[in-house]
Amino acid sequence: MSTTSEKLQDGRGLQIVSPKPDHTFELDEKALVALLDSPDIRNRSVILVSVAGAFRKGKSFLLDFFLRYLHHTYVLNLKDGDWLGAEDEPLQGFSWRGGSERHTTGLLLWSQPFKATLENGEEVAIFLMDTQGTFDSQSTVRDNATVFALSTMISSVIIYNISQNIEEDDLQHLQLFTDYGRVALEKTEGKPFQHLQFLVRDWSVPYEYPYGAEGGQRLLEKRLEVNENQHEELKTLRREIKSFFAKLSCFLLPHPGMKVATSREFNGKLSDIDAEFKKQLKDLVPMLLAPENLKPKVMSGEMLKAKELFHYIKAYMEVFNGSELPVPQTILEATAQANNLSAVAEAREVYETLMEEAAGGSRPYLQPAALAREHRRARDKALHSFHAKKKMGGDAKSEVYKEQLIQELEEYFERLRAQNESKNIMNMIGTPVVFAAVLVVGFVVSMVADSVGIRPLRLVGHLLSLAAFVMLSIWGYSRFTGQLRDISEELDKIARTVRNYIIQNISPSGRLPEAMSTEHDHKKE
Ligand SMILES: Nc1nc2c(ncn2[C@@H]2O[C@H](COP(=O)(O)OP(=O)(O)OP(=O)(O)O)[C@@H](O)[C@H]2O)c(=O)[nH]1
Ligand SMILES: [Mg+2]
Repeated sequence: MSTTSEKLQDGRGLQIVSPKPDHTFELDEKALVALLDSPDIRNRSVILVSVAGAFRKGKSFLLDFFLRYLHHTYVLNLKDGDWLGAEDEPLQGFSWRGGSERHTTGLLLWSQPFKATLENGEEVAIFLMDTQGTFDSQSTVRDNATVFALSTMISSVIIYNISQNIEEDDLQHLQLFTDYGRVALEKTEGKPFQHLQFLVRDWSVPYEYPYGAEGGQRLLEKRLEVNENQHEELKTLRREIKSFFAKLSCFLLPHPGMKVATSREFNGKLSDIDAEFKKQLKDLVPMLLAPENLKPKVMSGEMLKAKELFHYIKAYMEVFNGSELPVPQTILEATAQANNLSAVAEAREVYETLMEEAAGGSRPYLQPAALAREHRRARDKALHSFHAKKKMGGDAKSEVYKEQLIQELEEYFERLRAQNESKNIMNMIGTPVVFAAVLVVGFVVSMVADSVGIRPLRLVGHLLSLAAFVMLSIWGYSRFTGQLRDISEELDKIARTVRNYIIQNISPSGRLPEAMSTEHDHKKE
């Protein structure tokens, strides 16, 4: 009779999602459709078990024992409990290896789903999924969050594979990644995800909490306990994790022995693995995969069929590869961003306060040069306030925020400048005064020319008066009716040009007459 491994060689880890160099992920739609839409699978309810967590912690290795159990139980239909295999058989299935460099990338589904019928008659297909380890040196936080979140979203059970203990950072990463999945899901009623199975590898204090599910459950309860004395941050973390999953459980697995962990020659054969590890595996695997323990994947209250799973994965991949999701950040990045944003807000306030004092809505008109001086002074003070505030993330990061601040201040200044201009009496009454003056001058010129008999000059005077009268009438019409606004703006420009010409060439001081300006005496200058 052939060994379990030989039978398993018919199947392989099918790469359905691959990371691309630009840190997006590519879905192999063809492979996925071929797997999920095959005639004997497509109408079965999905059981999808995946293992996720940090890289190099024995995820793929563990899944290969799952494969042995599934093959024994659902292909060979044996219920003798003797599924671990022969003592000298190499461990095969999902590719695993020793060493310190990452191995699995993207997401892989076992190419041969296992068919089973539940006690209630429900026909199911069991899928195993191997995932890219988090926190290798090539993946960004977003990559890690994408792999973890996508696995969580499509799995009926996600195994969170952690090493030695449940530490606070394990919980923080879990919160970050699953929250990313929750945001991607958008709307859900009740808890967004199904079953999270913590799996603590190399558990070394069985005298405190014994190996297995019961010790694990006690450890998990201890770690997720919320009490009054805890800091709000710790409480929120725990409440959120509990609110994300319909079921939380934990299993403590012992160290598999030094050959497994340190030998280059180790090929997975049982004889090299510690007895206690094998004993606990025999509890863990049926606990997740025995017929009576299988729970189909539920989406929007309905059991998910294999043919439908494809559409979910495709839709989720589009969300993760799109630009609508917030980009999950490292703690340093998030802190640096918060520091810089608050420094920008403070600096902006400094600027606004100073400029409101100088040229705010209730202040009189200020000459443009004086306003620009006020702007420079307030901007320098604001930038000084920005630099003085302590910020994490270094100069390169704060430079970006400084540029953003400067731009915001310039925009604010532009608004103030427009407001200031509207306060200039000359602007309000300048145009009719100029045209009326031109009309009068034209009239006087024509009178004088008439009396001394210079006919061409008389004509010029008349034309000047007539033109001024027409322009004044159009301008007045536009102002009262609100029509012909483009023309009235052009007339304002002409009047301004004439006014400036007079001020520069005819007025003895080259300045506006006092009565025409309300520039206030600027004491701070
Ligand atoms: N200490 C320890 N080592 C283990 C355990 N299980 C497997 N290993 C060893 O860990 C190494 C990595 O195993 P893999 O299954 O390839 O690890 P992985 O988590 O899939 O790694 P990546 O694919 O890189 O994310 C192998 O040398 C295994 O022999 C365990 O429970 N404890
Ligand atoms: Mg792996």
